[in-house]
Amino acid sequence: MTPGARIAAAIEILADIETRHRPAADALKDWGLAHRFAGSKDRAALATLVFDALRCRASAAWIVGEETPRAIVLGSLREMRGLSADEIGALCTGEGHAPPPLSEVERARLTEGALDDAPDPVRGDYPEWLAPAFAAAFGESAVAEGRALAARAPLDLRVNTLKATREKAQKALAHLGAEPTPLSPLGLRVPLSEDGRSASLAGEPAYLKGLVEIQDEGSQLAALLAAPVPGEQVLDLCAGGGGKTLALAAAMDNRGQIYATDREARRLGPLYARLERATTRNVQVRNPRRGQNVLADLEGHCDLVLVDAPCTGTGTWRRNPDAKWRIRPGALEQRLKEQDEVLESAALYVKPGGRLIYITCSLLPAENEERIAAFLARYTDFSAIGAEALLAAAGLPELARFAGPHGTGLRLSPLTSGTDGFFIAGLRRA
Ligand SMILES: C[S@@+](CC[C@H](N)C(=O)[O-])C[C@H]1O[C@@H](n2cnc3c(N)ncnc32)[C@H](O)[C@@H]1O
Repeated sequence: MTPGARIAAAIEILADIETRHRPAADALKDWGLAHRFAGSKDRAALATLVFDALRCRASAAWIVGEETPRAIVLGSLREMRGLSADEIGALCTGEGHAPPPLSEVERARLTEGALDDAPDPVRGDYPEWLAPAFAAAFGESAVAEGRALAARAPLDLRVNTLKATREKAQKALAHLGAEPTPLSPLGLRVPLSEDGRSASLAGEPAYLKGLVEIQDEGSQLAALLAAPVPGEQVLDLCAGGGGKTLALAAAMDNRGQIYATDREARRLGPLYARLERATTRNVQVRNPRRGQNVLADLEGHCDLVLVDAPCTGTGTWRRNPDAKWRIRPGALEQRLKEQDEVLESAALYVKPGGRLIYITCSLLPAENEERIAAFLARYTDFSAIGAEALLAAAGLPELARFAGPHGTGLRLSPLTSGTDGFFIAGLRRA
């Protein structure tokens, strides 16, 4: 495909996403099935074009002065790639499969369009209805935080200390340019290619042999802050695909016991192969069974209960840019309810003196500090573990600057920590 044909295809795919309200990944997959002539390089380039357009959907449309898929893709070429109007015009020749040439208005806007007078949600590329929540969360940094969430994310890996040191894993992945991450002692960061593509690990021996797992640095830090001690009894209540479970198991050096469960059995599916690849031996998967309480024996039994709660995922917009435009107020309400429920259920399994660690990949105070405050108001036998104490237990005192500004817990974000957005709070039962 020519570069122009790729842009035309990206406009077509974005139109599909917008008119049929479907996830970007599904629209890209369907396009690939319907256009089998397109090779893997074309498909990867198209995915980057579409995701880039979604990252800066609001600002790109503002620049061009229209909300059409064409305007958004053209505007994103300027916003994300720094292309000039002439360079964009050279791609839109109208010949072959390239998009029709730029109109005079489009050319003028791509030359002169600016965001100076745009409202904050446009400048920060977040949904307008979330503007009050962003303002409450970040104050004057709301736009800057939004822009950082609209950037591309690097590929982060966690070194599996059951199998390798960071030095050994870095050596094995040196050809990908892997470098230690600045905050997590276990992290390696693989830079994106110039056109925004992530390296594939599918054929990498270091990955296939379990030396590394794909895990954002923020997620690594969240698991480290749970500070599991080898030998402890740990319940990972929202284990899902097991990103945190695997990190906890390695931190415990395969000693003690982790019980991994989830409300939805199908979400636990990928965990089995991952546990095997990582040579994890201290994890028992407790699959939910209808009408049966598979955790009855753990009531009041656990030193640590990890709640990696269901949330809106506002912190992961760098990796899922279509999610920010798909989320609706009703979904937020639903998540708040689920968060209260899951915290309530977690409390049951914490033994006296034990800890409950609450994690979200959201940056909205309603899902974070406010849920913890609501829980503490109801459960008077629990108290907050201060950020300093959490960091001391994890051996990460240098992260004190990430103590959250709205109450208990720590907050990470692309702007402040260069990671996905995370909230981590610790509670102790009397
Ligand atoms: C953020 S995801 C977990 C991600 C996972 N821990 C990881 O690190 O890969 C949240 C999970 O919580 C599960 N969940 C939601 N409500 C729950 C509940 N009441 N009890 C247990 N799991 C629940 C969801 O099915 C989902 O898999």
